[in-house]
Amino acid sequence: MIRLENIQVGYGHCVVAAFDGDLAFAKAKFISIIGTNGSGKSTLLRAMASGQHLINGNVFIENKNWNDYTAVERSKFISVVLTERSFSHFLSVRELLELSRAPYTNYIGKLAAEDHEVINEALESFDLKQLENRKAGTLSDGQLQRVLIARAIVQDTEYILMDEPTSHLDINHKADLLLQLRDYCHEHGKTIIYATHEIQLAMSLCDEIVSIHKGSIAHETISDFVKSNKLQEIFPSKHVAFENGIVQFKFDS
Ligand SMILES: Nc1ncnc2c1ncn2[C@@H]1O[C@H](COP(=O)(O)OP(=O)(O)OP(=O)(O)O)[C@@H](O)[C@H]1O
Repeated sequence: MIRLENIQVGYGHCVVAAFDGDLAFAKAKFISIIGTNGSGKSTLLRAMASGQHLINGNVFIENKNWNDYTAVERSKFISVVLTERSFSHFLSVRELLELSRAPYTNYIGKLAAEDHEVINEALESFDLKQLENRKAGTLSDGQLQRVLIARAIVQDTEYILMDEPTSHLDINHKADLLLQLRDYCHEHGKTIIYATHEIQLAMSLCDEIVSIHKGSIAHETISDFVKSNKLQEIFPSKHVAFENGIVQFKFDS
């Protein structure tokens, strides 16, 4: 379990978002983080991933303070899919996935048969087989997004944190991929926590939701959140209405 205790996240002394008490994320859950632009979704994800931007409070993984884990231990617990293109663009797709098996390889980094099997499965299930020899730097934004998600799955961690993982995907790939990730969580006992602006997909597919509004973080099941009718308050607009978590656009013709 990831437990955040009395956290305040932000920059310097400026708190962007906070929660008094314990925020706990159990195993086998598909969880979205929502909020308006600049509300603190990415900042919260970074605080969970590395303690970066954690102004106050503590992050515990399996009841042990995150600061007390070694780098290798950390890389077996949490993988991260961020929005930056922070990797070598000259690596092929397969090589990128191979590197993410590093926590499990021996001291010379030699991949075992099991590692190749995990990589082949990911290439297959994320529809990347035909791209495996392409240099990462030559991929479209949407193709790259699928590669980076596959890379996190190959890392095989208990928790995966993702920042807007479907922002570059077409509507088919968005729906397929989110469904695939939800099933992955439930079938493998893993937890994915992802920031998103895809409210309706989050309402339809997630087990739980973290919402950030006016600096306060809340954590609820999707059904409690939908019943509470908070969406209208979080996203006030005369052109957008929410009915049971379904987004409706209203424009005068
Ligand atoms: N490096 C930084 N230094 C100072 N303030 C920052 C920095 N990065 C982000 N911020 C500010 O922190 C706040 C939260 O930013 P964050 O990126 O976490 O929001 P977000 O909810 O992920 O937004 P979006 O939906 O637009 O991606 C914003 O007001 C932003 O301007």
